[in-house]
Amino acid sequence: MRKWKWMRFSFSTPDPATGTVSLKTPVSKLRGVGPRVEDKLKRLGIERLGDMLFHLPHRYSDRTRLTPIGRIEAGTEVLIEGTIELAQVKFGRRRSLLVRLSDNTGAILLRFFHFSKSQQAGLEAGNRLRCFGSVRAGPQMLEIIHPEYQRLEGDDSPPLADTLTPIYPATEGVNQPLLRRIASAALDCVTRKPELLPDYLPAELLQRLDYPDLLQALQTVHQPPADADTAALEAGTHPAQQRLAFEELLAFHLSQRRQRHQQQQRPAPPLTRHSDLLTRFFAQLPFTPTGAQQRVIGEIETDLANAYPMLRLLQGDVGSGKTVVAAAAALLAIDSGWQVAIMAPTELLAEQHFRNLCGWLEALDCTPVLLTGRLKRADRDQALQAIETGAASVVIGTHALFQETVAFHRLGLVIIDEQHRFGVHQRLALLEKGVAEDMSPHQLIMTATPIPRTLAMSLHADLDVSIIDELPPGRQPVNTVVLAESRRDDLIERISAACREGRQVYWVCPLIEESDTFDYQAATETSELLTEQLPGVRVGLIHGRLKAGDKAAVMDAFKAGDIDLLVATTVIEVGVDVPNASLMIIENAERMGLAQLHQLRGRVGRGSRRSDCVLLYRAPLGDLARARLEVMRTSEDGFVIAERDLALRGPGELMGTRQTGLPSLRIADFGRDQQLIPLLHGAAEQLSRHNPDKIDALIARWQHASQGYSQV
Ligand SMILES: Nc1ncnc2c1ncn2[C@@H]1O[C@H](COP(=O)(O)OP(=O)(O)OP(=O)(O)O)[C@@H](O)[C@H]1O
Repeated sequence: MRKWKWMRFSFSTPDPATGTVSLKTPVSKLRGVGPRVEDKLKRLGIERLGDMLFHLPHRYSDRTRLTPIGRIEAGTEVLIEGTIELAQVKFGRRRSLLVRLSDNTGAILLRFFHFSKSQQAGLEAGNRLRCFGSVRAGPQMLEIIHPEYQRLEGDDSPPLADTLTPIYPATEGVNQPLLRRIASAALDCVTRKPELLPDYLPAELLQRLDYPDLLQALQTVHQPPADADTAALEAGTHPAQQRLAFEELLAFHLSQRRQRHQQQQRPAPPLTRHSDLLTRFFAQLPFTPTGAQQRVIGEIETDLANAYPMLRLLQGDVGSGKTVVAAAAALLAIDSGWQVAIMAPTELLAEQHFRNLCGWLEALDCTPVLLTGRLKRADRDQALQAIETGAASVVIGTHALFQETVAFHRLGLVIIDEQHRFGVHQRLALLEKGVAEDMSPHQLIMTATPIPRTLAMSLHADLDVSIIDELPPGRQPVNTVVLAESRRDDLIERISAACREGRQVYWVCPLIEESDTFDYQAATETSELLTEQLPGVRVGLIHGRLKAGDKAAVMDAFKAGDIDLLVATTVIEVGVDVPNASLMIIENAERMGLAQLHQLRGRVGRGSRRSDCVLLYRAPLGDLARARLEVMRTSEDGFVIAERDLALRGPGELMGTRQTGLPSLRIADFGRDQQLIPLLHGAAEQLSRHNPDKIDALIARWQHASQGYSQV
């Protein structure tokens, strides 16, 4: 952690009395947010006052007890005090400052990847420190990466709070104390001008559910009062949090209703078979579609023949073969003379779809066009022209598809893969491109993680749902084992043997701390360590910080078999299809959501080879974590896992656990907040009847909150 000089650093807020403050006021107006911090905050999506208000703590830490260093365990958060025995800078690919701190019970390593000269000077041997952070098992001993700390003598910083302290999603150069101060400054603004946060929820509803008003809710969440219900806050079930979650879910539900309503106001082009295109497509596939694939294609074909827009959710477990279904839907549009846009959440996935579809469609004289952010200018212009003239019948891309410069000739069908990764307004922007001839395109939304049908229906306002509930034949089950991290050495032997047999391996590194920076640093270190431990094995590395081109190059090398062991952060979670990869190791599996583990594990077992997945955990394992890993060990069925996941979640689960298979909401958690979902329909009706004018404002607020106040 960089150490800030608090005393010289008074945060003040713009004066709301002048009337110039709004939720769109740039955060740089808050004193203490200079250009450098402003830039870093941007990476967290915080550019305006409103962004900071809705940048909520994703958990809280309890800093009331000191732990003797000798009793520290990996995987826990601790407050410790000790004396610096040794401080040294380690040089290498990444310079780091290592500080060994001890008390009379033991020693621990503090590791800093970023540090200033003055910080280094304050961390000399002999100094006494109080630190807070989460402990992990380092290569030599237990360690804390970037702890919050203060010197016990001669330090003018405020004491590390001894109460419930909010922990925010953070990034390199933006530490927790800084975020707490900016949050406080932002709250100050709205407290002095509460009309900035009008309440759109019906008063009767607030009363019935005993929810606080919006301002109070935000105050409680950012700055829990001394008498707050600690357990509820930690579990995310405090009325303040529930109110925010409910409002967000309601906004999502209302926007779906509105979208459906608007869409159905316009006709859609009936898309039907005009030639034998689809028959030829099936004939040239190297496999026969499963019964489930055929049934779902039938459901889609029926919908597409209508003169009003389809709005269908296609759920299929990992590896169930959704791409073939998408291709068949696309061909129905092409056969009727309309264009298709396929939107994927990442360039990696867009390119994979592109390659697959090229393979299938070229023989049918349809050449798909790829449109991603990293096309060269000339290629991009060419693609744009083909889209505009209609020469491109299938366009595959990322969010680049809905930029203003993209104009479709006749867009008749929009297919969205992993829709939860896109915001609602991004989806609408793409649909707006389909108003050719005053028609609305049909829409097919594909998601890999099954969610219970009833949940999907109430959330998505009665969307039609198709389910592929059968895997292609010949798939070998994935043998899943749960292993303590202390048995890592056995694993090295196993990887070595697997690579000798020509198998390819994924090693997935965990999410560390609050920051993506540490993620990729940990992944880099792991790949270095594994390269050392596995001579002769070709190790590759992929993480979110790589440029799109570099990522694709690594994936291509892995696909081509030029890499044996791919060390990855969770970027490979969705969609990557390398059938020869048949062993996966997932580190710190106990910290990941089941949906995410299921997605990850779905990367193996895609070929005809027996596959294995090793879930590594760091002891000690709590009861809930044990039960969750047991679900993974004993089930491979995404629906079963999703149901058990919802059942197992509950108080005690960290807030903000990542969800997949559901729209990305900022606050609500479908597991924790599922009891709110049945209330949505009634609340939406009530608003429509009594306060229809508030609906747009409510939707806009949450679009702002999730997309950023400078974006929408
Ligand atoms: N009916 C089938 N028979 C045999 N193989 C199939 C069949 N359908 C699809 N496949 C193959 O199975 C693999 C997985 O298909 P696909 O990538 O479409 O799955 P998916 O549902 O998109 O999975 P994920 O969500 O994990 O990406 C591909 O290699 C695909 O060619």
